[in-house]
Amino acid sequence: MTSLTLPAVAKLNLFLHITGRRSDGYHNLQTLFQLLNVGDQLTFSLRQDNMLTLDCNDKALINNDNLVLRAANLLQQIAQQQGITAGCDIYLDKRLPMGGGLGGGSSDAATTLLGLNKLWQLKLSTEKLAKLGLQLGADVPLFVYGRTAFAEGVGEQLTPVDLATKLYLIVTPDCHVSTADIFTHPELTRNSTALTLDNLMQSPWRNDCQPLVEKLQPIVAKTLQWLVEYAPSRMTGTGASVFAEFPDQTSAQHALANLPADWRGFIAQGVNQSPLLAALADTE
Ligand SMILES: C[C@@](CO)(OP(=O)(O)O)[C@H](O)COP(=O)(O)OP(=O)(O)OC[C@H]1O[C@@H](n2ccc(N)nc2=O)[C@H](O)[C@@H]1O
Ligand SMILES: Nc1ncnc2c1ncn2[C@@H]1O[C@H](COP(=O)(O)OP(=O)(O)O)[C@@H](O)[C@H]1O
Repeated sequence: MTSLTLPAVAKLNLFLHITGRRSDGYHNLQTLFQLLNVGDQLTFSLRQDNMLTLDCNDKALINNDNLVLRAANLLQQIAQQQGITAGCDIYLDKRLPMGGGLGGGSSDAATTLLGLNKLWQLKLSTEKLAKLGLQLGADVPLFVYGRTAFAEGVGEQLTPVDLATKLYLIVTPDCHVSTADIFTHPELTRNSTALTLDNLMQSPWRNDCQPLVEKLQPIVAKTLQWLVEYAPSRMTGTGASVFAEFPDQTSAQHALANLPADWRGFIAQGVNQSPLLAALADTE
């Protein structure tokens, strides 16, 4: 095999409850990660030398801080310890809004770890790849395992759950929310009562970051006010994207058609298993 094309799907946080702050400043949280069927796409082309290159439809993303290159570098160090010398030309087709709480960068990193593990025939376990991924971001293990899941800790303790798959309209307001700024803000709710797996589905769901982000970025509150007229709506992650859950295509399309002209939105279906797992299995 000399080349591989794989998806890197988005996620929603159907709820996000912050249950405490750790001594290292990170926060313990509980969240329900819903994987979606929409995302970026990556193509990996094997190189015999040890060069790693990145090309992308968004030229601003071609730099060494890109999580794709960071993931590739991390994995290449392990490959070299195994005596394997190989490189890769990587093309990232960026389709997801960035910095919007949809996890696109983390998902790109996970797809890179899994894709290069296959292309370089490293045979690393999913557990090992998830551990490596956690060094790159709290959401990377979710995308490595590729299962819709209830998560605890900083988001790395994952319990897969099968949810009724719904349609979502996702709208990304034109503003920037820094994850670090939200987690260091004095007004953030940090004392939510922990749920258990048993009472997960019965308990009311919220996003503890949402009131703060609505206050700091009024455009987020305005977008939610618009969306909630169509269906129950919430913010994902630390924002700024918001989503509404619809029972069918027709009602989701109706809301999308009425989206103000200068707003960005798309429809996606919830999936219990990432299309990445099926795409990788197809290469066996
Ligand atoms: C909170 C979530 C929920 O999905 O938000 P989104 O990024 O999706 O919006 C994620 O876990 C975020 O993951 P990620 O964006 O990878 O965050 P990281 O790079 O690991 O951390 C960025 C910064 O956020 C803070 N942080 C992050 C996660 C966490 N559980 N507690 C924290 O306090 C830390 O200050 C850290 O320096
Ligand atoms: N491959 C990538 N795709 C998107 N963003 C990336 C990537 N690599 C690094 N980044 C950086 O990570 C930030 C957060 O990206 P993203 O995962 O899209 O958002 P979020 O963590 O809010 O879900 C971006 O603003 C960008 O600076």
